[in-house]
Amino acid sequence: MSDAVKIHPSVDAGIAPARPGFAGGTLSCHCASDPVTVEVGAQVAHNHVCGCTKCWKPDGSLFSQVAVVARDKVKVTANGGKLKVVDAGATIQRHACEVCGVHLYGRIENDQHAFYGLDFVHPELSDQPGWSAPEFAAFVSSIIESGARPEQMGAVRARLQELGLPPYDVLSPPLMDAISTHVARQRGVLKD
Ligand SMILES: N[C@@H](CCC(=O)N[C@@H](CSCO)C(=O)NCC(=O)O)C(=O)O
Ligand SMILES: [Zn+2]
Ligand SMILES: [Zn+2]
Repeated sequence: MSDAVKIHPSVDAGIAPARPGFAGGTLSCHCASDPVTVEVGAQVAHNHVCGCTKCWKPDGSLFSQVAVVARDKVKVTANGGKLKVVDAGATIQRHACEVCGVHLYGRIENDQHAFYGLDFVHPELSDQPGWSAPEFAAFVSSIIESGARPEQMGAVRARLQELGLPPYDVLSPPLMDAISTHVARQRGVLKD
């Protein structure tokens, strides 16, 4: 077996490409009975692996894999009674199955936020192939907050580079620019 640093099961053995025309699928939690299911009615965008402590990670994984989709394309289709918001005070309200702990979707309720209108979802919860591929790694330094050793970080960043996932300690430059553009418009600094 390769001794490469394990990042996330959906990237460790090579990243599957998106399928042209792919228009969504069904996410299911990990419960063996009465799983919560969520229908995502569109392709996702900005797929990335995230090292933060707040995003749901599969057991033993250093990173989560998370992407965004318009909130009106996200519908709970079964067993929604098992969903609970993990932290109602967080910017992203993550709706998790209270039995297995999997996060089905994360929603931004603050309509002033740059990403309002987008939900965060984990494409790995679907068995349909064709989702947009992960493009970068976010909140890489944050894995230390979940127990990764600081001296491991060089190897982690090198592996991410090797996989074609440029590592950032917050979000990618285009997403950071989008956030600051939104703030500058709200403040009247940018007028167009
Ligand atoms: N070091 C912290 C970072 C947590 C954090 O800010 N996470 C980001 C990214 S989540 C998806 O990319 C975020 O936007 N959080 C808003 C929220 O969670 O509500 C840690 O690791 O906990
Ligand atoms: Zn569950
Ligand atoms: Zn995260």
